[in-house]
Amino acid sequence: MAVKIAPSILSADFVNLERDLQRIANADLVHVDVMDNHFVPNLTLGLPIVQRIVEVSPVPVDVHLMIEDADRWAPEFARAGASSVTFHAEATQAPVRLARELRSLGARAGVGLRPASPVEPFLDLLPELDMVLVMTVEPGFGGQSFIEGMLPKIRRTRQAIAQAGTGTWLQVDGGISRSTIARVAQAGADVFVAGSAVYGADDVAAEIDALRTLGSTIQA
Ligand SMILES: O=C(CO)[C@@H](O)[C@H](O)COP(=O)(O)O
Repeated sequence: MAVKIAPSILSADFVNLERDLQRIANADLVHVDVMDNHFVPNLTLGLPIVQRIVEVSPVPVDVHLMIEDADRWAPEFARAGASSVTFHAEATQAPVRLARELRSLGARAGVGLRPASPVEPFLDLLPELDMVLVMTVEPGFGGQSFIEGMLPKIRRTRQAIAQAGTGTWLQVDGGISRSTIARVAQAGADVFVAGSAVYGADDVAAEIDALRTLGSTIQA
């Protein structure tokens, strides 16, 4: 299974965003956290900035919507050119309709789960989903420590994906670093979001390669 590293620009320098996007040109995706101060107690950026990121990013743009009313807004991010759009299970009324709409707009459709949200209601929906995001911290802020208790949820999700044969990506987000990525990969994740570990490193590109190697070694 090929692992993917998706640096989160939440830890980038927003005044030098284009420079910080170029610094992660060896990543597989760039993870863009959209927060509305309602779904989470933080406010980041919105559609116009995502549109510009799509234009200048050297890698595909993976949008993570931590916003209410995902049914209304998620398709706009697909129209803006995001390669994947993840909405939260807790913020949609109609996940299947929304996932189908995102796919029809040419984006990969992802569903995100807060740490306390069970994955089980979504396992029968895997054929409708390109990605499941298991949050490994409470969403809202970078730099938090990894919640070890999420490992069983990651394992159950990987088993269900294997059983369904859908090839759905299994993304993890929060507290991913050199010291956690190996056991998260072992549990079955294949897309790793990392903010502070990547942008806090002296050599950002080398950190991305190191994380990819650590994740891949365990999966081989
Ligand atoms: O969505 C979020 C936080 O809600 C993340 O994408 C963070 O940006 C990850 O940061 P680190 O835990 O890797 O520092």
